[in-house]
Amino acid sequence: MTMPLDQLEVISSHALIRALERKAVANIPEMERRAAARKAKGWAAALRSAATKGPAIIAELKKASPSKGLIRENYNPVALAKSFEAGGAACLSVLTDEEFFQGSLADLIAVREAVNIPLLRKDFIVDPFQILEAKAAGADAILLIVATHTDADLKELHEEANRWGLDVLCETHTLDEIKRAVDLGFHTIGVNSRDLKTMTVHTQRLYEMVSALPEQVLRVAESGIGSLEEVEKLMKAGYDAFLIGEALMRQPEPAAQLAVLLDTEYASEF
Ligand SMILES: O=C(O)c1ccccc1NCC(=O)[C@H](O)[C@H](O)COP(=O)(O)O
Repeated sequence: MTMPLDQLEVISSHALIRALERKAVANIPEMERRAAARKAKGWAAALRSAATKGPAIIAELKKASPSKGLIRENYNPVALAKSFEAGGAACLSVLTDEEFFQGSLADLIAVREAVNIPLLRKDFIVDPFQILEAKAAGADAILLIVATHTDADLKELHEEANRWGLDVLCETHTLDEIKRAVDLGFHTIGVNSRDLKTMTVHTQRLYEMVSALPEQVLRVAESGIGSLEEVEKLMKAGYDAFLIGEALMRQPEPAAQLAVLLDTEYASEF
């Protein structure tokens, strides 16, 4: 499959169209009632706490991706979520984009009912309505990708997330984006090593960029991480947490691979 020049632009514009379609038929007062009725769990706090004991892993539920197509045929988000929780993941990331990642909001709702650990709604957030959706569906955090937004948009979406008590993982790809994220006051900043034009992962970028993240920020390394050795090297370099999808999803027993990355015993329960 040939990739368009900037895949992020394509995905984000589809995300906006779909969000506006859902918003047009949504019962907003009812969603606001549901969103207000639940208290978000501390997603960033769970990562900080896990990071004092070992690698803080955000296990990502990812059925497919634009760069790899179908990653996991036998995709049961609830069973995966339960096994990751039992296996020591600090938090989960649940893909809700339907068109490019074959995820859904229904997955997020089902996972919320099945586990207690905090959940990130992993999607391309381009409209405040998606933040309300995230809270109402059971998320504790949302992703904001700096490359997709102006500073004014980021500020507005950050405030909307705060209004609903949600944490934000602010994702960057360049030193300039890190500066913008820091200046805008984000507390949890991810560095994604996946080049959004070529979709290639450049792990070296994680090492090159970590020193630009201030001490007080929770530093998250994202994409292409698959071995305990890499996790340990990234921890030494200064990262607090690790967002890992494909390396888990490709395994017949994803929780066994999580145990490898956490350097713990694997006890199969599911
Ligand atoms: O994964 C993709 O192909 C992708 C393409 C375009 C935009 C975003 C994409 N991935 C989102 C992510 O950030 C990853 O799912 C996450 O960092 C986990 O990465 P991995 O461990 O490599 O699955």
